[in-house]
Amino acid sequence: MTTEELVAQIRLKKSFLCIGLDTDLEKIPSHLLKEEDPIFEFNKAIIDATHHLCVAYKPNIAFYEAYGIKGWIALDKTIKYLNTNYPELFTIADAKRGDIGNTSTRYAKAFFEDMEFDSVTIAPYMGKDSVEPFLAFKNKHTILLALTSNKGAYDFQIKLISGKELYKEVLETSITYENSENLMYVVGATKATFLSEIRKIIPNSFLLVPGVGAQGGSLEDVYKYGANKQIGLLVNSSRGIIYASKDEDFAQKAAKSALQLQKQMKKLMH
Ligand SMILES: O=c1ccn([C@@H]2O[C@H](COP(=O)(O)O)[C@@H](O)[C@H]2O)c(=O)[nH]1
Repeated sequence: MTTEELVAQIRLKKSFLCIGLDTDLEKIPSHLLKEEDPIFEFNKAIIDATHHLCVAYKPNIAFYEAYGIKGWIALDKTIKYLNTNYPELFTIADAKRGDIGNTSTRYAKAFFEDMEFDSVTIAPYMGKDSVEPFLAFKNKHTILLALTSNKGAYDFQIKLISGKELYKEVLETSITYENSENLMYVVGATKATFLSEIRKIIPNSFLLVPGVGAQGGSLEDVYKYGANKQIGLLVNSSRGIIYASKDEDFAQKAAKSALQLQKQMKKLMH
């Protein structure tokens, strides 16, 4: 998907919501456990109930890897279901990969070619040759971890390296990479006040912003400090939406929770 198509969806739906498919067998409604593939059935019901309210879905790969081959099959069915039935939606493999170039190319092929995700999250720590193999894919997006939502972000990302915060170094260096127009960045909603500084370095890039809902980040602050002319934001909520209910009405309750966020987004976009 191109960035222009993503922006068009945001304007059309008046939403910059990304729904996180962090599907956990211990949290999904018990009546689904009798299904042959409970993870996929859960995802399918959530997607069918919420697709009109969001512009992106983000399965976190850890939740699928945790179930071995069954998890990978459920993930594969989920991405195929999305690409077949809702091709207008942006898809994010939240995998946080990155390795020596040779290996990064294999990761890129897995997520972009085999599974046909639109984007994948990447850790920047191994540098240029670990990131550029992902950037080589046309109309695919590499979402680099810049300033994450967790407390541990303060261990390294905010630390001064030769007088500059490490996350700023990540941003400034990454924009010099080949095909850097294919970069997006992760910035946690819990770090919303940093967004004005971040926008000085990457005014036009899209940001994936997790951390509203369960982690307590403020949607209003994210928009105030982070929105640009194209909106430029994908705000993610996972647990706050998909686990709104454990009962038979889980999908409707998820839609209700997604609608609340979409309404707030619509208001902010005006
Ligand atoms: O900085 C980061 C990067 C990724 N995540 C992921 O986003 C979701 C958040 O889930 P919630 O339930 O809405 O808290 C999850 O998959 C994280 O691994 C993040 O939270 N922060």
